[in-house]
Amino acid sequence: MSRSVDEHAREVAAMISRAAHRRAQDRPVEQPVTAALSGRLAAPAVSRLDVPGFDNSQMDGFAVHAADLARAGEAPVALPTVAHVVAGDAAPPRLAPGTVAPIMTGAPLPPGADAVVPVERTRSGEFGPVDGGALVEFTEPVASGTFVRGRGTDVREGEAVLEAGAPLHPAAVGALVVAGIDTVEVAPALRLAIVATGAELVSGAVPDSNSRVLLAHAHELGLEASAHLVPDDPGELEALLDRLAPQTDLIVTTGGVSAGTREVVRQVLEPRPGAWFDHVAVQPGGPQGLAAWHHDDRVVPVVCLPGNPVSVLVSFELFLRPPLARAAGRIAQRPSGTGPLAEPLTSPPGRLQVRRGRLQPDGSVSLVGAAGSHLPVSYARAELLVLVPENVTACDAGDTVEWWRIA
Ligand SMILES: Nc1nc2c(c(=O)[nH]1)N[C@H]1C(S)=C(S)[C@@H](COP(=O)(O)OP(=O)(O)OC[C@H]3O[C@@H](n4cnc5c(N)ncnc54)[C@H](O)[C@@H]3O)O[C@H]1N2
Ligand code: MOO
Repeated sequence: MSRSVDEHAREVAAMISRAAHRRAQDRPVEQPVTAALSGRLAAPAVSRLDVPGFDNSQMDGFAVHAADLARAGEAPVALPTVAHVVAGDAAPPRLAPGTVAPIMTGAPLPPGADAVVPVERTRSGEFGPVDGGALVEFTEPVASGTFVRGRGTDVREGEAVLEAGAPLHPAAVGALVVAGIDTVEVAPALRLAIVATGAELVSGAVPDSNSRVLLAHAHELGLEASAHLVPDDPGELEALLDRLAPQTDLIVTTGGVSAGTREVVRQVLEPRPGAWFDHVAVQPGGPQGLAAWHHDDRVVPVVCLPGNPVSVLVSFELFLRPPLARAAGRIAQRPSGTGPLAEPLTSPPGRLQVRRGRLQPDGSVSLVGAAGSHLPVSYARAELLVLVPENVTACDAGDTVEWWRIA
């Protein structure tokens, strides 16, 4: 009995979540904010500043005492200007009642002023001379606080900008910089070890592309990763797993899990307690395995992917990418959608079929390459994974399919 895609995804996610939780107990890494572009905060990041740091104008216009314009709706009120204030100016002098200051967006609000009137809402719609001594006519009252960005309205000095566990995405980096924070404590990233297996890879008869694919995915998620290669020799694989275990949180193998005479991953791991090797109801990526490698006091989860290059790519998207992205503080879900197929297809019964496709300008989904799991070039030319549910064995052109955007 094969296992469903959802059940396998849940099992893998649970293993990775446990590994991430355990890794998070390790000592945090202090990093300059500008280098902390992935992962999660290990401790709250406390603001060193009020943000904004001072009351300032939201508009190009005139800083006013709102009370001076209380009757401007009845008849225009003309008020004299003082010298203008621009962004970057030091704190301006107090604004005397009955005067207004030309002020630019982001400039500090003169003490005493409590509102800003945008230049286009004055009678002339223009600034006129900006060094003071001009008269500006106002035709509407303004409420106190209008277009004023108050000091500390985003965050206060001493308040947490982001809590422990917050993902370090681009907006987080911006928030930390604006709050005057130079370095942050980052939860240590998961350390992956990728193990490719197969005599044909060691001899060079077949290039080991799977390791490169998995390394690139890991690096894109900001995870630490190393790649290793072993022949179909159980002793060599066991020795490698022993060497990796002390400094690894998750091992991902490729190859050696199907029904042949040299399935080194299965041979070594299937007899271990708690190991699971079977088929998942998906094509490609059917043969899968899960195990744990015990070494001294460490137990390292092992996710075993099949060897075919497209099976590795699809398995990564279905089972590994979502929980790894979550652990790394990245968006776990690929953008997805539905569209009509541009051409018919057939699909094996009882299995989710994952095809490669492209989105056409009219929103329809065309297929790229055939269904085979030995076509990594077709995969790289595609921008979508096209998901055909397990209860569907044939689709016509025009039938609606779900897609995930992968590029
Ligand atoms: N009798 C059966 N045979 C097969 C079954 C089955 O159920 N019964 N399943 C097929 C499916 S589906 C898949 S997928 C593969 C999985 O096989 P393995 O995981 O044992 O992978 P290998 O035999 O080691 O390699 C398969 C294929 O992929 C190439 N390969 C392997 N590693 C890499 C790498 N790192 N980089 C690039 N290419 C790699 C390898 O040379 C083989 O061509 O089993 C089917 N057979
Ligand atoms: O499932 Mo295999 O992964 O079809 O090629």
